Amino acid sequence: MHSEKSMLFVVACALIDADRRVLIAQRPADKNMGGLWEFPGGKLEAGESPEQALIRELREELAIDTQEACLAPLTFASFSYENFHLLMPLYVCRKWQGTPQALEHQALKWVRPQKLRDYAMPPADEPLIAHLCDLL
Ligand SMILES: Nc1nc2c([nH]c(=O)n2[C@@H]2O[C@H](COP(=O)(O)OP(=O)(O)OP(=O)(O)O)[C@@H](O)[C@H]2O)c(=O)[nH]1
Repeated sequence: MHSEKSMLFVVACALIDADRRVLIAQRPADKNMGGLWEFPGGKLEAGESPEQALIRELREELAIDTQEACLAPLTFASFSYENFHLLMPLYVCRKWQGTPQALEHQALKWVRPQKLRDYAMPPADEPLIAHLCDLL
């Protein structure tokens, strides 16, 4: 059946540290899906490639710098929310400069992939966890 839902394209990143832990970030309480834990990232701005958008988002949200060569595509989420359909590639990144800080989130947490299910995440993210467990 034809759907009138708009497609929302969001890029996200699993930062991986030397202990094979993944960084998740808690959404602000006053936002849509507030309090849930997500992978850093966001929407593309006009003219940006997905990788450029992710590098910008990581700088804005976490105050870290990385390069395109350090972003490896892992999988993607495709999920129908009530008002839009989310298409969200998930990259992994193991190399960056700086220490992640929660500039736009309530909190940050380094978590072993097998423990990600202990954290409430947006429903679109749930299928991504198995891919991270396989990788790590
Ligand atoms: N960054 C990120 N967004 C996600 C994830 N999972 C998921 O469903 N989303 C959804 O994708 C959209 C991301 O948009 P965003 O981060 O640029 O914007 P936002 O909702 O925080 O608010 P904004 O529009 O004020 O910037 C939100 O609807 C968010 O709920 C995830 O793991 N990471």
